Amino acid sequence: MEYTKVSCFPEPDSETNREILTAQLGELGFESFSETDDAVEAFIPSSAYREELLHDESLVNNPLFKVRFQTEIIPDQNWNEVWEKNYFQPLLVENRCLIRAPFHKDTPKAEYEIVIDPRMAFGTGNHETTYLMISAILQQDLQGKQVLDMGCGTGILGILASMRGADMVKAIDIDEWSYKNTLENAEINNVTNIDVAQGDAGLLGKEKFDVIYANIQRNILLQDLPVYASVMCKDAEIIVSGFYREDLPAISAKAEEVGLKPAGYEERNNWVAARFIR
Ligand SMILES: C[S@@+](CC[C@H](N)C(=O)[O-])C[C@H]1O[C@@H](n2cnc3c(N)ncnc32)[C@H](O)[C@@H]1O
Repeated sequence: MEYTKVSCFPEPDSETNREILTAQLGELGFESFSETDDAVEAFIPSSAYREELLHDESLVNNPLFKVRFQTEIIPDQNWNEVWEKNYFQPLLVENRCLIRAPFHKDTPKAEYEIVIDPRMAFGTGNHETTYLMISAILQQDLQGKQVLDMGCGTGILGILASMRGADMVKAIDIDEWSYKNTLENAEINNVTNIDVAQGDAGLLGKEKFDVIYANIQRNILLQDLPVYASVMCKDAEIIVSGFYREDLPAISAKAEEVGLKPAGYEERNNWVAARFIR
């Protein structure tokens, strides 16, 4: 399928404005999104694209920001090539975990090798937060643990947890594309102990977990941390990411309010992954 890519440059550019913009573009029928330093890139099948979409009230009359657009046709034939060239380079984390796409050849050998067919779902290791989460997972002892990967995206974190000895992984994502992509990536990597579901914190309640990963975003974490904490066994740990350094006090305050103790954090380009223990 041929896609139209619309690069959207919000002014002022902030995480909140990007989130609002992405939500509004989603309402208008854009199917998937990626981010660059100065733009949100939104993709829509060319058959569904009309220029009027960019004149929609919600975009042009937004009180919080102005937005400038640049469109580009992405031809049908080579989504893999587009990803390969623009977004997804093989990545070696901590010299231990290689993340590559099926189309990457001649990659270095590593202790863990995860093959991810990203298909527009978030999580190839190239984003700071995924990188931070992977680094944290590489330091954990996961033998025999029950793991929850909340907001699984490509499933990369749950897949690594399984490779590192987790007994069982539950992976949940609100987005259908991510749900399907996690199933595919689990299969590609011969990981058979991941139970994947589409939904949100509303799916939780029955099972308890020893380890939770939630690389989502500030507002969802603030909203859902009480539920995550309620499904943690005693001494279980949760690693949260998807927010900036300046949001850490709010996240920590919410975590402590629901009975979690701070256990350190790592930072990369102002993005944070923070650990809490129950
Ligand atoms: C930043 S990505 C993280 C993907 C992957 N876990 C990683 O670390 O690379 C966040 C994911 O959370 C999902 N998500 C957003 N809101 C959610 C919610 N309320 N519950 C579950 N998943 C959610 C998104 O669809 C997206 O795939």
